[in-house]
Amino acid sequence: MENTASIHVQNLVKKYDDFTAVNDISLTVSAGETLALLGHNGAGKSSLIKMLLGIVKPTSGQISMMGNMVTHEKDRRQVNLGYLPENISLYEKLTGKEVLNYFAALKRIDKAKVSTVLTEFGLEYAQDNPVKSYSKGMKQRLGFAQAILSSPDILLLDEPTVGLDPQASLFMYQKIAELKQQGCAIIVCTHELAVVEDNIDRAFIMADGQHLASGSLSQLRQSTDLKVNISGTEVSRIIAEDPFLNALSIQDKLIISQQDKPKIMKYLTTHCGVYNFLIEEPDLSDIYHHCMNNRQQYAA
Ligand SMILES: Nc1ncnc2c1ncn2[C@@H]1O[C@H](COP(=O)(O)OP(=O)(O)OP(=O)(O)O)[C@@H](O)[C@H]1O
Repeated sequence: MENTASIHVQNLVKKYDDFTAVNDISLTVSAGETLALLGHNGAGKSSLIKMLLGIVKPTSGQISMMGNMVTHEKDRRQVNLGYLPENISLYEKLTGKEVLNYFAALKRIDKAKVSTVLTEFGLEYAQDNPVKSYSKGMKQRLGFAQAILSSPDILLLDEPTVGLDPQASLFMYQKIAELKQQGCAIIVCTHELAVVEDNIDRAFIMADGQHLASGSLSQLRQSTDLKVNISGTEVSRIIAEDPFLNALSIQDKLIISQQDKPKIMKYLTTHCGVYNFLIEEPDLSDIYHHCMNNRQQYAA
């Protein structure tokens, strides 16, 4: 399997006895790209992440990282990979600094990096306090700091912002953007669709272990062909007057397909002289629910 993507997964299957948790999944994530892994509870996301980490052995299929197959543990050890688990359990009695020093020693990273990262993550002031005295947000920052301590080429994040306030969540995604700039390939597993939407390059939606849809937001809009709404006072007036637009409207809104959007926009501006309108595109949440509600069609 020749592929230079940072993460390349091909026809991956995981069966737990007779139950197929991950069913023929193929995906790639390039350097400097962020992919959101989305799916319902039990869709198979964690199983997929655990196979990438080498915690769970695939039933079949292939995984390559940084251009090399990672079938064996020794191959995986060559990969500079960071991981933030969903419920990170840190050593509560240790101080924040001691926790990071521990991980630095484990990964053979210079201790000087620990001070830099503590400052970068705004934890310098609490570095000598035990982790048990940290708030949820501080613990999550520390967990994230641990994951990026080695300046990883690949970063796997499982629910990085769950339970965080909007500012703390923003901070996390700012850090993700910085890592992306540095060429890190990132997979974010999340249920927080509104939060993740503006912070990813592509989404990969799965259900019952299978791939449903994937791509950038614009590609997903095209492939699902969810309707676009166009409204505005002038649009409402024109709808009432124009039999062609009337045919596309529901009350005072034009409801059109993605494919028809350029044509209709041109018609509105050049033929009707309407420039003041509001376009409502389907968001990631609309696309996700559409795929889940029609999963038979998409999994086929
Ligand atoms: N060790 C295991 N043995 C048997 N079944 C398992 C095991 N681990 C996971 N499963 C099953 O595999 C399916 C996928 O689970 P997984 O944890 O990968 O889903 P998920 O998408 O991460 O879910 P969530 O969003 O709830 O974390 C579930 O039905 C789960 O019960």
